[in-house]
Amino acid sequence: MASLSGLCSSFPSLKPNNKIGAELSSFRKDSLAVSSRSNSSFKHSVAREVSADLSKTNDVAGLKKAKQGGLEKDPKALWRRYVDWLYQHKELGLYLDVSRIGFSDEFVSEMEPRFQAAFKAMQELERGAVANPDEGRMVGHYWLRNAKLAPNPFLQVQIDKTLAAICDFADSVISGKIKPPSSPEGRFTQILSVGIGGSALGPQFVAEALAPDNPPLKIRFIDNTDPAGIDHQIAQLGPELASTLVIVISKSGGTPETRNGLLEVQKAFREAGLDFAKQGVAITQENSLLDNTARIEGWVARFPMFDWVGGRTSEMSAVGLLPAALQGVDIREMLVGASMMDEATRSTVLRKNPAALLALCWYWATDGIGSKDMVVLPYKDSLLLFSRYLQQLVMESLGKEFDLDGNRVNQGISVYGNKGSTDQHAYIQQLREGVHNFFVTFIEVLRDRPPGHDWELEPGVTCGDYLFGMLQGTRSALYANNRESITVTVQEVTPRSVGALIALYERAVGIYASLVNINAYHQPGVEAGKKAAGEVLALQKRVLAVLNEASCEDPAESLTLQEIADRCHAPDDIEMIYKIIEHMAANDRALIAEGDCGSPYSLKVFLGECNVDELYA
Ligand SMILES: O=P(O)(O)OC[C@H]1O[C@H](O)[C@H](O)[C@@H](O)[C@@H]1O
Repeated sequence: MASLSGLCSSFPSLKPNNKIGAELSSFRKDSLAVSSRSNSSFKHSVAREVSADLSKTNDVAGLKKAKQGGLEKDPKALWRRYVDWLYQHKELGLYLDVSRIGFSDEFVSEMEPRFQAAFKAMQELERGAVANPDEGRMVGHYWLRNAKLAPNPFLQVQIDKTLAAICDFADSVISGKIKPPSSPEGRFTQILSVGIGGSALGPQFVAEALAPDNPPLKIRFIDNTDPAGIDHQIAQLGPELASTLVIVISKSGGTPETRNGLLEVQKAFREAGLDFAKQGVAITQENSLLDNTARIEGWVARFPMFDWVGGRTSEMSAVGLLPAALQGVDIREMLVGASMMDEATRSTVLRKNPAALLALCWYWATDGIGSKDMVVLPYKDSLLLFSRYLQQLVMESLGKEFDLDGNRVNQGISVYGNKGSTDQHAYIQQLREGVHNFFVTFIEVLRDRPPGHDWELEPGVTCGDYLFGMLQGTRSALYANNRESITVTVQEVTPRSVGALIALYERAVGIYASLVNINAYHQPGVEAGKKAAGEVLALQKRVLAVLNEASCEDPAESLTLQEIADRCHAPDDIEMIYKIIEHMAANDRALIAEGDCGSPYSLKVFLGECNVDELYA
């Protein structure tokens, strides 16, 4: 293996690694500028400042002009750029390399006023401003990792008490002090989490990243209203259903998919002769439908969610902390990592603020209008779900139709990715040579295996060396073809580094949202989908009523689709009515006529008689 000095000689100005350390550390003193916390006004007025500024700097053409210069390719200049812009949080061991994003110095200085406005808005947010104006809510996920920041003693107490309750409950379950009424193991061995969106993605990411090989309780998820998926999870539990703690998570307490999952699981408990209440835990807003159900039915425990914590930023609330603690994850370390990163991302000096640096790169790479996708590539199996987690955090925060001033902007940044080097064998071909509609974020984990477990599969080379080489090789190959990338480096995957990563991206999304003047903390578009789903179900009920009536009148009579649509008073919904009947027929949903009139009316037969081709023959 080439000696380190040999490696260093390729960079003429560097000596062996103590020099590298000195070189790198000399430029990045970690003295954080204590930002003067001016009593700036509401976020809205700050937003107006920003939006007033938009005309000057939201000039995509200007960005494009700056990009015409192409990317720096001289190795010495690139190394200098790497050193100049490398962000290091030495205590966390987290580094951020933005050198392979081609922003110009002019762009950085042009954006400075908007960053200062964003920092101001963020300070207001942390002080308890209504930073989610569309829902009239504060935004307080940062307070979860440092309760003293919360704007009043009541909230501070709530945060501290909830954390203590989570730790106590998890300890009691793991120790067997709290146990199921009738289980062969005499203790809880499984967690079945029922929740969706932010009530699932964070817990799923953290379970994949941090759960030990043999956790005290093994977690599985029902995060959809797919009957087969629910059946699969319950079947896999088998008799261990008796040793399963069911955690039902829903901030609103009314999400249909979660409610359906709960009802299906409660049915399974009944069929197994088990008392669900003795194994049920609810995590939801106080007095929500779910909270009241859990209270009235006497479930084992209930933990609060706060209206000032959004689903996609709830991993540091009971939503993420309870499942993690039950798996033996050190949740206080997660909170420490997040808190340390929060402190770093309060800096008002762009180069000292890793979240601001990310936002700068996102704006440059996507022209501030989401013109390119964010491909997230952790080169570590345990971080596989990080991109799915970021899909919600980034896209549900930034994917907005209107900005804070009511302009239609259709903002957003699309996120996808799985893990490296696996994805190199799937779609990196297109990234390297195909349509240039993305930038990559590599997540690098320096520690390959726990100490003492390394093994050379060939002289001087380990599996981890290959993984390292694949990451670096892909980064270089993409950059050689003018594909930009960011690299976030952590020493290893630990509760602290995972907490820091979550906090880094939560803040980056918030800062970026200020740069593009949108509310990152509501999700109006989701309501539209929920409403439309409700309308389909309402139409289905009308179709059933019409078919039941028909089968009562004359079981032999078959109605045409148009006749059904007309009887449903929904002549324009003929296609949806066809699809409703198609779905019901595929599930052998025979119609049982109301009361005792008529015989069961088989939709299969009905569907056979309304073949689309015949309808329009
Ligand atoms: O936690 P719940 O209230 O059940 O909401 C679950 C999810 O529902 C919607 O999709 C929201 O857009 C998400 O932000 C939320 O995480």
